[in-house]
Amino acid sequence: MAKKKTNTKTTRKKLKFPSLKLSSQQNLVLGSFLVIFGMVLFIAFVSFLFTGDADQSTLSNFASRDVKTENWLSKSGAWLSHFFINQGFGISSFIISGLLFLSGIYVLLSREKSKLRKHWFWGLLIMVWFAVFFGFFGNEIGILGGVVGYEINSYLQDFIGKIGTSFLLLLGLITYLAIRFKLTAESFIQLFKSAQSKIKNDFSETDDEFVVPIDNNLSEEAATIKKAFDIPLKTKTPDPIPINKPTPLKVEPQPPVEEQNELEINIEEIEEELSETDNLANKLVEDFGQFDPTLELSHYKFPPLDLLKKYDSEGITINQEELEENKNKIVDTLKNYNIGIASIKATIGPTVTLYEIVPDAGIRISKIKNLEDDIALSLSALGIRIIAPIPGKGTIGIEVPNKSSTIVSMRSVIASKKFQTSDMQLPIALGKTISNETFVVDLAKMPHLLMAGATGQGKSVGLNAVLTSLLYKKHPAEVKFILVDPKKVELTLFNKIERHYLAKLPDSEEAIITDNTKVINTLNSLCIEMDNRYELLKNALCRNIAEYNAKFKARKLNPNEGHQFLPYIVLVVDEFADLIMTAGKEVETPIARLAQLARAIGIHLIIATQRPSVNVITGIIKANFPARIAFRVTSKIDSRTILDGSGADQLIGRGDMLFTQGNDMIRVQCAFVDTPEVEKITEYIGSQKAYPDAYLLPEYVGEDNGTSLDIDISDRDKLFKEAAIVLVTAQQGSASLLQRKLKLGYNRAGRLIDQLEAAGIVGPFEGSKARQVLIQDLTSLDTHLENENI
Ligand SMILES: Nc1ncnc2c1ncn2[C@@H]1O[C@H](COP(=O)(O)OP(=O)(O)OP(=O)(O)O)[C@@H](O)[C@H]1O
Repeated sequence: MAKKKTNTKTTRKKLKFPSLKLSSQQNLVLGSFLVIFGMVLFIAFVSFLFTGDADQSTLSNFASRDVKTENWLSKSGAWLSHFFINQGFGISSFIISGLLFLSGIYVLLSREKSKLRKHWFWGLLIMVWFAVFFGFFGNEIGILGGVVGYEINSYLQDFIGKIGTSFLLLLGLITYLAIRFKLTAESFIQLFKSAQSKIKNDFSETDDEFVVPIDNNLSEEAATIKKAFDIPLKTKTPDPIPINKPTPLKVEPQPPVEEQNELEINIEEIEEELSETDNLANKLVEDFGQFDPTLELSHYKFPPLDLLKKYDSEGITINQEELEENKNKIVDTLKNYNIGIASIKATIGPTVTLYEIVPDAGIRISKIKNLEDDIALSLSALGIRIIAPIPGKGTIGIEVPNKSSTIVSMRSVIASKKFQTSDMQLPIALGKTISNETFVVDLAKMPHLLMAGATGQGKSVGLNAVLTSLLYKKHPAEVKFILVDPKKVELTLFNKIERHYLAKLPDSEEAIITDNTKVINTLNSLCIEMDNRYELLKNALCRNIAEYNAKFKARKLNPNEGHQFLPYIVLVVDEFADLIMTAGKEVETPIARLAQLARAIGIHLIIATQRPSVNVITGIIKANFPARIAFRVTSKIDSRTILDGSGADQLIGRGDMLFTQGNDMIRVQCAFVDTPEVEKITEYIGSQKAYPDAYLLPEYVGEDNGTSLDIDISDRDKLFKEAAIVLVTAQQGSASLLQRKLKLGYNRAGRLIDQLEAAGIVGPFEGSKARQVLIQDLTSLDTHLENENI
């Protein structure tokens, strides 16, 4: 529902004409129809001008075949013309025929429709204006203005009179010219001036033809003679030519300098050259629309907000007494150490209040920083943190926990505008900051997240908040989770959404991995998926998954070449320390590889651990996890291991956390999501139509349980017999059939086919064709295998 709301908002914003996607054939038919209809109307209208009066009496008898009309298009022409011209807009109805003709041309040539919309808009406005304009002069209904022109005019004249109507028409004309041709008052003046000077020039040119050039030095007699000749010729200008004055110099009017600057540049639009594939892709998009990855589950409904709980203790309440008391204590404590305060300001957050102080000039910051414990003592509160100075603010911050903290509900952060309208790729609503703002981050940008904190401080709730955020924002086609949960209880709720949102190894039963040995296979399989994705990106000439998916949606990538829409994969590992203890290097290597390389291809890791000791979070892991969340830890050393700085030891627990993405540390109260809430969400999603299976990762066969290509019977894959049955039943020797039926990866299916060939069950490789199956039915297969002593 949450998603829906945003959708309606965006559609409301971009209200557009419905864009029908027509095939080329449909375009041809529709375009021709419009062109022909436009021409028919034009001919009917022209004919109406001559035959309209004569046909007037025949209109009432449209159905009768005996009645003859003179219109060139017979009765239909007479009727259409009467409808548009007499009953409609008068002679400006010609515009309609023009617009229809133009629309036909646009459809035929598949030209951009936005220009056509503009033509229709202006065309219809002009038509109405002309109808009113012509109606203004005719005092009865005539073909000039039609009924519309007449009626609008009489309405206007009743209210604003003839003069008012004429001004209104003038205003309409000016508005049109101003908007359509971008005319300004200056351009009007310019127009007027150039017209004036043109007239002047014309006159002076005419004068030149007839007037004898007069020189200043002419004698008086000559001037008198000139005058005598001149008078009868000078009919145009009333003033006699001033004889003594010099002949006016003809100067071409120069446009003023500033007007030159206003000259508009017409930038010619250059059409991009399209390659062959672009043309094909455009055609495919035109015919079928963009590829929609959500189509298979098009009826999927996002979980509604109502599934999340509202809490009574939500919303900040300001306790004036507490604020005053804390302020006095801070001021007094600092005074005891001779530190004066210029100003103090409080920002109340959900669990802590930030007091920002500006110390008097000349006070050393380190002095205040050293007083951390003294201030904590005087305030008698745990979890006081001093930030000296607050980056970018020039103040010193003292964070003091509130006596009664408020719960930040998941509902409030999910419902926030910031989360709902975010256009991040993987938005996560983590909670609220100290200034009570919803804190939303993009997992895709992090690109991996390390979460640590002592037991019972809110890690599991934090993980659930991350997963819930993604469930509220991303369609099952867009994101897949791999969940590793050695504790076996924390993430089991997500089992219900296995076929919607989870990814797993082809031959594993459970999607949520609780067995540490299986984690190794999954991580290695994820590395193969990563390599495969890089290969796809390389072939598609894309730098990251977003570009790749955009290209795929635009149908520029051919699915027959292995391209497919790639969902984001989020790997969540709870209790990472436990994993490192049991599997050690075998886990660390693929994790480090993924952390280093997987960012561009949409695989993101979230690892959570209780014990952030250096042998768990090794240097190589830390280096690749710049985004970290620290819940409360017990020692400064632990805080340093997670955050490369202290602070996490001063948190108050229960979801109080510090978030860093490499630079600043932000204190956030984590959103609280309870197990029953998660259960409701997963149930809601799980009850809807799902994909046939979880998202299958590539097959990975570990070194010890791997099968070789050796034809030795004892070394055959344990699915050998099942594979043989599948192929013999289907009578088709294809590896992809095995992949589908037995849920195998490509490599294992390929190996099985080789073994089946060696056992004489399928024939040799035949290029693009499926291999021949050499055994006819299941009975023969049994005998064949018995003969082989299996
Ligand atoms: N954001 C929060 N707001 C309010 N209370 C919280 C929040 N997060 C955790 N808590 C409280 O802390 C308790 C323990 O949290 P959680 O189970 O997440 O701890 P944990 O760190 O996962 O512990 P463990 O490592 O033992 O699994 C919760 O039951 C809850 O009462």
